[in-house]
Amino acid sequence: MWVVGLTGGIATGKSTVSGLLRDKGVPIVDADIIARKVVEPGTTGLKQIVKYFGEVVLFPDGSLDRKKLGSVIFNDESKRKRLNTILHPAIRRMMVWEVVKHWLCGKKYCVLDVPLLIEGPLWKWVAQVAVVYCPEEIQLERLVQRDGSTREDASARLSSQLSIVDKVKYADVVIDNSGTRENLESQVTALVYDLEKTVGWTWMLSWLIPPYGILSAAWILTRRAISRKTKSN
Ligand SMILES: CC(C)(COP(=O)(O)OP(=O)(O)OC[C@H]1O[C@@H](n2cnc3c(N)ncnc32)[C@H](O)[C@@H]1O)[C@@H](O)C(=O)NCCC(=O)NCCS
Ligand SMILES: Nc1ncnc2c1ncn2[C@@H]1O[C@H](COP(=O)(O)OP(=O)(O)OP(=O)(O)O)[C@@H](O)[C@H]1O
Repeated sequence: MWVVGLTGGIATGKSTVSGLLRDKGVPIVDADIIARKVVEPGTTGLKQIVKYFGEVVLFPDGSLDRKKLGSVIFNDESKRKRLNTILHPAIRRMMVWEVVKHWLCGKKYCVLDVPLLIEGPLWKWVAQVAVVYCPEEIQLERLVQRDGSTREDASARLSSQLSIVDKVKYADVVIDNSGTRENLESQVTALVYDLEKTVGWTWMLSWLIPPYGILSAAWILTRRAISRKTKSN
């Protein structure tokens, strides 16, 4: 199973790219969707959030007031880290399970759409890292326009993540979303074409020469280990 990690900064266009990929039939595992599932009413995730943040982050019907929790964590680093500690292990477990399900369904590859791919450990385990980029000024503009938030709130969200310039340093593939949607779509089409080609060859070789499967897995892990070492220096 060839797993591509798709990431970017807030509002650089990850969801737009994963939507285009989904339209082209690419299997997607979306961390933002999973992050909503693990805080549905009755889940351990929601109980732990209430225990730490209090009932003020709940609506009267007992569901999570996301706006309220967001305004707390995007303005307080220690609280954000605490929320991450509560939710990320459950999100990762569910993501791995989704990948396994795609594999069991016979899919040769899938794309993990994970906003915090580089900030967490997952980027070390994917075969390829694709980063959706646009300059910070456009990022802010799109965020304010999409969420109707103030520039101040938008900046607070932006600074809660590694900067987009730093994320690009980890990329095997950069998708530049500074231009039009048409331009973005043609980059996504090229990405799918390359992906099909790479995966096709890997898949065929692993059947023709069984040790090839093991060798290519070893190659991915070694490459990741080398780039991990280079980037931490
Ligand atoms: C704080 C919450 C309730 C705010 O919800 P809201 O509906 O306003 O935003 P949404 O979930 O759509 O996230 C929008 C974007 O914010 C960014 N973001 C979300 N959580 C975080 C975080 N903990 N740290 C940094 N950036 C984050 C991501 O880029 C994400 O794509 C929510 O984001 C959340 O539960 N976050 C913790 C889980 C998490 O880390 N999710 C990111 C995917 S792993
Ligand atoms: N090329 C483009 N031109 C103009 N607007 C765009 C372009 N690409 C995306 N957008 C818009 O920018 C906003 C942010 O895009 P999107 O929601 O895909 O970002 P995201 O990276 O998934 O954000 P988040 O991290 O908050 O989930 C959306 O309103 C989207 O419609």
